[in-house]
Amino acid sequence: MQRLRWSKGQQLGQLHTSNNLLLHDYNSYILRCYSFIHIRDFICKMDRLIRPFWKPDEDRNRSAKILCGVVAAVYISNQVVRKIINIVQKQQIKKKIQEKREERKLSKAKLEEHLKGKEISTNTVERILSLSFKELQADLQSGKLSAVDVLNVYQIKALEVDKRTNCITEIVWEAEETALQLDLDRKKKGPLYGIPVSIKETYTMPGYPCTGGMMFYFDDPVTEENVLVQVLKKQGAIPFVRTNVPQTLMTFECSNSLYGTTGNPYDPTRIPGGSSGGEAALIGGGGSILGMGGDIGGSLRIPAHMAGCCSLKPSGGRLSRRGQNKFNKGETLVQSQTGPMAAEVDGLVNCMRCLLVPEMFDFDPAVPPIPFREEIFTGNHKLTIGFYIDDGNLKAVPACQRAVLEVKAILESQGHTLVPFKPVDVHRMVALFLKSVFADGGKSYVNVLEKDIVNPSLRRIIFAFGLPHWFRKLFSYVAKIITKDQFTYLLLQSGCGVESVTEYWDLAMNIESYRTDFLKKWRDNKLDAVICPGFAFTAVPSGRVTDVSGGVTYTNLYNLLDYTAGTLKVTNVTQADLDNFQHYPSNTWMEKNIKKFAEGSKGLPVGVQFVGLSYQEELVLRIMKEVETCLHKNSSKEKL
Ligand SMILES: CCCCCCCCCCCCCCCCCC(=O)NCCO
Repeated sequence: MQRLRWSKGQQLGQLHTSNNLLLHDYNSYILRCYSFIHIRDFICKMDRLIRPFWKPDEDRNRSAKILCGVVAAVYISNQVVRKIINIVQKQQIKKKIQEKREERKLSKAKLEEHLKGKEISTNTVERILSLSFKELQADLQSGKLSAVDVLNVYQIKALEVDKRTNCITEIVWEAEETALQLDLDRKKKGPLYGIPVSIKETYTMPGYPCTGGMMFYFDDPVTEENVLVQVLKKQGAIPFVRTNVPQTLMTFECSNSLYGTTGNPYDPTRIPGGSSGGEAALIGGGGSILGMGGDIGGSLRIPAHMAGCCSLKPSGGRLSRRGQNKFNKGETLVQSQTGPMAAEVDGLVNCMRCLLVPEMFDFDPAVPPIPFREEIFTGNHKLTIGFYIDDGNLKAVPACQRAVLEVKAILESQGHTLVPFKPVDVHRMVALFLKSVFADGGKSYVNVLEKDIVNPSLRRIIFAFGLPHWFRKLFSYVAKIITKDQFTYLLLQSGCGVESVTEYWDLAMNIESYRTDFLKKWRDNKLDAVICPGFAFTAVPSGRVTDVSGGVTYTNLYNLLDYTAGTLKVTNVTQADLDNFQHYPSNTWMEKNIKKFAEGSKGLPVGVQFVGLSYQEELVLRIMKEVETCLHKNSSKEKL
């Protein structure tokens, strides 16, 4: 590439060896900084083009002015044209979104009409909905209930919950046909025979869009059915609705331009958590008994905590990720895991039991072929369990602290030993986490969102992620001074990702070393498991997630470590919890926001996280089940 020199008497674009290196470097730096290399070439060409029209004695300044004018005009018109194209594209997207919204509305109305025509009595609806997972399973197996009856009842309830929360993205129309077929073929009853199951929008199912809340993926053909959906179907389950997610999946809001905003079933003005927020809203609201989600930073656990259900994030790819992994492309350092969400722990247990079977290991040979280990789940030896209520980044709010302490008391009453535990430096952890999941500096997300209507809750962060790295890094110091939040600083710093393969390898080594340090601490304390807050706070008002994003350290930790982690709803926010906010710190911007958003949060669900080492899914489920039994959740099923 020819170098440019702006000195008088020399032709633009002419290759020469210059001793005016400073000016030369400055020029080339400026040009490179603003991606003007192509414009530079353009100037050279223009210079050659208009040169013949100059009079020899004419002032060179004039030609420079003309050139600058031309360049500016070209640059501005280029920007204007781009803007116009962008506006036109966005208008088209808006139109498409409107059409899709109408289609979805009609589809839901059609199902409602169909169900009305069936004249199912309120009694039947209430009776079926009041059954626990085990009771429902038993009644289906014994033939007391038919798959179609159960499906229709859950469809009725799901539509009702959807009206309040907008949690359903698509109705799975073939569900009724599947149920009828299953009822006809009674001899071949799988263990999940007739259990309706809701599916997160990110799971591929041919015939249904799979977008991750991003219009960019809307027209992607879906040809292969997600492995877990295939196995669930083989076991007799009936996928009946698909549920909403946040745009990009990398936040715990549950809102996107295509499907709109999902509300919390306990208070629709608040978030249900994310990214499996549609699932949680539906299950927490009683419209589904079992669902499937995914989690790279807390997406199964945050919504279970915020919308009042339970979930399990398995470790080590224990469940197949095929047909759910197109959005976190190539992210191998911290991997997205698939897992179940349910109204009760029995739902999680049965789902894991039915998925960890030869069919799944056949469909996806990359999955470790470890069947469900009943002996661990039913084991009754006493355990040593660590607990904490403050992870060292953000102190959990009073309700979340109380929930952990209540679970601690329950476990102690069962003969387990509870010991205080503090995670290894969570700021070190979250820096590694953010660097891994945004290894490209967030570029892939920003590029995809350029062709979309950016969700208002993400605008600020997308803007920040669109800025040059040097500016983001510089700004991180200013942000730290203003907010006093270490997380905000780390999001801007580590969110820049890595610049080279060497840096990526270093990152991998640093993650390994964090894992080693953490395991050492775990072993030193002779732990079998850990309990901790489901999240730093309860559901916040919709649209405010980036004001409190630091809460994610509570869940990110167990993704970075690749440990097993499950969340169980254990209580609801009380007035006493709100009164106790007087002792909650308000030193940083996020702490102040958390305090503000807690107003009016009385009654919201509160979950606790249960953690085990990698491949300890059965142990974690055992502890969750023990706690749930003590909470008498099964006998007094909560109604919303
Ligand atoms: C340009 C990037 C836009 C992303 C928005 C970032 C929002 C705030 C940052 C919070 C840090 C990331 C936390 C991850 C939340 C949970 C995500 C998750 O588990 N998703 C599942 C994906 O399969």
